[in-house]
Amino acid sequence: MLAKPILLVGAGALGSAILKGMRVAGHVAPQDVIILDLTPGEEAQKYAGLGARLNPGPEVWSEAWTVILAVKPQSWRGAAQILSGNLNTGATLVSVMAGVRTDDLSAVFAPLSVARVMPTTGVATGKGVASLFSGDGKALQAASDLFAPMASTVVLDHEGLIDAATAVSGSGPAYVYAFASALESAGLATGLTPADAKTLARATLISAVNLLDATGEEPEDLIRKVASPGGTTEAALKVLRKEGKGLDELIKAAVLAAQKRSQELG
Ligand SMILES: NC(=O)C1=CN([C@@H]2O[C@H](COP(=O)(O)OP(=O)(O)OC[C@H]3O[C@@H](n4cnc5c(N)ncnc54)[C@H](OP(=O)(O)O)[C@@H]3O)[C@@H](O)[C@H]2O)C=CC1
Ligand SMILES: O=C(O)[C@@H]1CCC=N1
Repeated sequence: MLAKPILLVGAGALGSAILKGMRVAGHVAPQDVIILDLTPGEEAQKYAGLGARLNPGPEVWSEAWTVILAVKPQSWRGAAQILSGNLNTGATLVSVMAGVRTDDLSAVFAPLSVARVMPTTGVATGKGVASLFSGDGKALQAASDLFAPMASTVVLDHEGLIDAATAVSGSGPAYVYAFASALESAGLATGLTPADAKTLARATLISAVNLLDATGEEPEDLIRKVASPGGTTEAALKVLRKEGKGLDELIKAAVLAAQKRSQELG
């Protein structure tokens, strides 16, 4: 059972996605949410209109049994200073920040139990992805109760793997959007109108992903079903999968760069 109320600290891009996801999944009522944000955006305001408490005084923060820390890794110590001494000592802290280690969080927030989660912004639709880690069973359960209704969850065996999950999954949606943007630009180069290039690039991406999901087939098998021998797809794949210089190498280099950055952020 998810312990409520929930205190969300930081309602930016990800915090807002989490708010939307809780609204879509319906497992947390707005009345059970307390939001702290320096410049609350549209979703935080909407939540306030639905009954959430927005930027109340410190006397309210200690009501929360689950605290989500969703500020930038660079600003968490400042946020912690403001929060410290005003939280319920029996609460669970769920950090969604890249890079910031459990030991550092515990050193500041003890005796709160700590879990780390690496979600995607896709939680906003109730269909995100979230990688979970905690050495504390109660905190891991809290993180799972919070995210499982709005994400496919993976429990990681050790904390170091959060950097890997961040590189593959947390940052991953941006790689997909970069591909969508590149396909649209390439469509313009073929002579399509901007409107048609946009529609065809997006709809093709979405329908291909739907098929991957619906069939459960391996990507390589699906590629074989598109690429006729001696056909157009094969011509494109020769460029896309050029030995030593193709998409596989590029994606691997990108993911390793993200993993390294995640390791540095702590
Ligand atoms: N965006 C993503 O896809 C993902 C992000 N993450 C992690 O989530 C965290 C947030 O990222 P993101 O949402 O993109 O960043 P944003 O900058 O969009 O959101 C952070 C929010 O926190 C607010 N904030 C800063 N300090 C405080 C404070 N002391 N008290 C209350 N609110 C505060 C900021 O306000 P202001 O703007 O006024 O400073 C801002 O609205 C990061 O740690 C990131 O690593 C993890 C997975 C995915
Ligand atoms: O770019 C970032 O640092 C954050 C973490 C994963 C996605 N966004």
